[in-house]
Amino acid sequence: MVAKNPWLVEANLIGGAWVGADDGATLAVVNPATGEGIGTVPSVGRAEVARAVAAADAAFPAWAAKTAAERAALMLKAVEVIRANAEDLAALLTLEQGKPLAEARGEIAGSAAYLQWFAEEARRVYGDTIPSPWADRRILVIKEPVGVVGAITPWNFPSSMIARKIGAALAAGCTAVVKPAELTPYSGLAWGLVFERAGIPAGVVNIVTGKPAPIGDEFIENPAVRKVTFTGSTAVGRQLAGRATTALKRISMELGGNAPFIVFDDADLDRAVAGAIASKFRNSGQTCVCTNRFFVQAGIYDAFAAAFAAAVAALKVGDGFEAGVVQGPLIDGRALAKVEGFVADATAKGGRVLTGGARHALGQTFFQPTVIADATAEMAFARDEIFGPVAPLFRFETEDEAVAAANSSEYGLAGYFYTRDLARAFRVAERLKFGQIGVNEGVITTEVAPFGGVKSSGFGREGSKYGLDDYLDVKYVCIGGV
Ligand SMILES: NC(=O)C1=CN([C@@H]2O[C@H](COP(=O)(O)OP(=O)(O)OC[C@H]3O[C@@H](n4cnc5c(N)ncnc54)[C@H](OP(=O)(O)O)[C@@H]3O)[C@@H](O)[C@H]2O)C=CC1
Ligand SMILES: O=C(O)CCCC(=O)O
Repeated sequence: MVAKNPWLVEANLIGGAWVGADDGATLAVVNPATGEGIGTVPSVGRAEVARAVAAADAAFPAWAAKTAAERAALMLKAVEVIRANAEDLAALLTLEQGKPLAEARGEIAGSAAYLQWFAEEARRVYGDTIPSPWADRRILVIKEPVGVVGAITPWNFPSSMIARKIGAALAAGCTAVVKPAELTPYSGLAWGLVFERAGIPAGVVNIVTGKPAPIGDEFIENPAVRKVTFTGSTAVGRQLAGRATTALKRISMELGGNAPFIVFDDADLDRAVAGAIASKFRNSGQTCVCTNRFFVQAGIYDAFAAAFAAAVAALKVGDGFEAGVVQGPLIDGRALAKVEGFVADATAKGGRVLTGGARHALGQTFFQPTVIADATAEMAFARDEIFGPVAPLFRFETEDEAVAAANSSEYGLAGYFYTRDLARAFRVAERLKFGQIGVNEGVITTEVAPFGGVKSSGFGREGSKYGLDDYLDVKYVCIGGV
C-alpha cells in the first residue's frame, strides 16, 4: 500500500524539477502507528534552498502580472485535482501523521476549501481612493503582492497548513518556497504534484525538505524572500520572528495555544460534553486550538466530569486506517514522553485520574485518552501546551474567577465556553483575550473565518478575507497636475 500511493514522492520540487539533495542526503520518514519506515525525502542544505528561492523570484513577475481571474482559474484547477484524488491524499496523510482516516479526509477537504476560498478572494483585492487635500492631485491606494514567501509548516496539519498559507500567497500574486515538517513531508510534497497537474507554472511553488536550521536561515537571510510565514511552536516562532524582523521582512506567526474551555452551570450538559470531546481529542489533542484547560463551574462539575470521562473512555484508539478508530498515535516518542510528564506532574500534585492516564497497550506512541479531575494552577498543564490526549478539569465558582483563570495564560489563540445565558455569551466572549472564541461550539475552524492569535500565540490571520492582507503590500499613488 505504501509504495502504491501515487502521491508519495521522494524528491523536492525546485523550479519545476523534482530533485534530491546536492550531496544525496536523505531523511527517513516513519509511520507513527507502526514504527515502520515509509521512505525517505531529501535533506537539503542552503544551496538548494537558495536555488528554490531564485526559482520563486524568477517566477514572481509573470505570476504577479497574471490577472486575478487567471490565477484563480489555475488555483481552481488545483482544487479539482485535490477533490478528484482526495482518498489517496487522505491515505498519505494518515500514513505519515497517524490521524484517523476520517480526520485526514476532513483535512484534505479543508485544504481544497482554503484553496477555493482564496481563488475566489483573488478577484476581490480592492484598493481605495482617498479624498485629496490638494485640488490638483488625486490619491489612490493599490495593493501589490509582497513577493517571494518562505513558508514553514508543522506536522499536525501537514496539508491544510500549507493550503491556507499558499492559497493566500498565490491569490495575492506571490510565489513561494515551502518547508514542510520533517516528520510529515509527504503531504507537503504532494502539493507539488497537485500544482503541477493543475498547470501552475514552474517555480511558482517550490517545496524543500530537510533539517530546519539551514532552510530557516536561508529564508531569513536571502534578500529575495520578502515574507516568512510560520506555524509551529512559540519557542521556534519567537526566534524566527526576531531574526526576520531584524531583516525587515513581513512575518506571520501562528504559534502555540493553551485554550480554555469554560462550562458554566447553565450549560447544556450534553452539548458541552460533545464539544469537549471534539475540541480536546481531535488529532489526539495535537492541535494548537485544542482545549488545554477545562474550567467547570462547581454546580455542574461532578455531572460534567462523570459524563465526559465516560465519553472519553469510549474513544477507540488504534491505527488510523482501522475502522471506528477516533484516536491515533502521538506523532513521536518525544510527544509521548511530554504527555506522560504532564500526567505524572498532575498526579504528584493531587490530580485524580478519572480515565486513562498511561501509555496504551498498543505500544508505539499510543496514549490512553485521559481525564484528570481536581486540576490546580500549580500543575504544569495550567501553563504549558499539552499537545496530547489529556484533559484537566479545574473547578471554579464565579464568572470573574473563570475569566481571570482563562486569561492567565501567556497564550491567546482560541477559547471556548458553554452557557445558555445570552448576556453572558456576549460578555465573556468580549472578556476572553483570545483570537478565536467558540460559544457553545468546540470546533470553529473554517476557511471563511480568521484564524490566528494574540499574545504568545503570535500574529497575523489565515483564512477569510483578512488572510490575504498578510501577503499584500499597500502602495499609495499620488497623481498630480490633474
Ligand atoms: N501551533 C501549532 O500548530 C503547533 C504547535 N506545536 C507545539 O510545538 C511543540 C513542539 O513541536 P515541534 O514539531 O517541535 O514544533 P516546531 O516549532 O519545532 O516545528 C514546526 C516547524 O518549524 C520547523 N522548525 C523548527 N526549528 C526551526 C528553525 N530553527 N528554523 C526554521 N524552522 C524550524 C520545523 O521543522 P522540522 O520539522 O524539520 O523540525 C517544522 O517545520 C508541540 O508539542 C506543540 O506544543 C507544534 C506544531 C504545531
Ligand atoms: O493546529 C493548528 O495549527 C491548526 C488547527 C487547524 C484546525 O483547527 O483545523
